[in-house]
Amino acid sequence: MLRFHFLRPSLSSSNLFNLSPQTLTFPLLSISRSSNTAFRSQMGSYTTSSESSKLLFRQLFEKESSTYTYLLADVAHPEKPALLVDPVDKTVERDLSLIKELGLKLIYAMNTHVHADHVTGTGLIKSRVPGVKSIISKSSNSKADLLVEHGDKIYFGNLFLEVRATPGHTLGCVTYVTGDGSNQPQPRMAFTGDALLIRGCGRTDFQILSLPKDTFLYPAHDYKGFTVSTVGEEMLYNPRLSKDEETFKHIMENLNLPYPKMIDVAVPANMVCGLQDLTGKSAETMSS
Ligand SMILES: N[C@@H](CCC(=O)N[C@@H](CSS)C(=O)NCC(=O)O)C(=O)O
Repeated sequence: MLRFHFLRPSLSSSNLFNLSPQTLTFPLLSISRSSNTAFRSQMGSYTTSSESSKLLFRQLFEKESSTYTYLLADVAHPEKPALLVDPVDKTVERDLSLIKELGLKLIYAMNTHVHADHVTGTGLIKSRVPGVKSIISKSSNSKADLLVEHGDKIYFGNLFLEVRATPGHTLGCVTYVTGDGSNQPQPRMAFTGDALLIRGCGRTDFQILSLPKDTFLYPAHDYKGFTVSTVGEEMLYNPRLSKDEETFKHIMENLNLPYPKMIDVAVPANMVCGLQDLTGKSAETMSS
């Protein structure tokens, strides 16, 4: 039986702006490397200190919008449950073929936010793979099967992602962070959407930087060929986030980014998973 559940703390996304970085700091577990299950991704090495979970991880790219889609699965679980973060409509067939080849069971297609530069693949995936649930944040005011909030946990097998509200780029932006625990990947991994890009950002409230310094950062886009960074690296070298607040504001107010080419098509489509609601049901809110 696959399980998903929330541990929903009293924290709500509306009061997150008042939190100090300390409030959101998560201690790094000390682990014995010698007894760990080790597995290697394309970019880094992750370990768990138990045999009960094992992460399969793939970073996938859509070149027209320079979007990264992430595939994660627990391959120690008999059903190999998997999820996709930020799938793009144009690459759905590629992603589903890979999932089939790897023998995974896709259970979630989720977005970090309502994208403005591409149409999400979540609706298309739901039409292709029965049983897949779409996920987006409640604060995005969009439709999906499951609407998540800050502090929620999304389980796939014995692994899980925590939901962190990281508004700024859009009001409903969330970052999905791998769990904290001996059977969860170490170092942790954060899927930041457009809140935090490598050496850039799509506007952020800085909360991501309160994660442990060795947390891997996986953004929704990269326009220069970077694939991954870490919290520590961005704190040192991100030309925007390493500055004081006033300088940061000045930089962001003067970016003069061009109007995203697809925004007028993408935003309305992405408010409904990229397709009209396939089940005819309106979005349900997961409850604890
Ligand atoms: N030219 C692209 C859009 C590029 C862009 O504006 N990217 C966004 C994230 S996707 S909406 C962004 O915030 N970039 C920040 C940065 O510093 O680049 C298009 O037309 O689609």
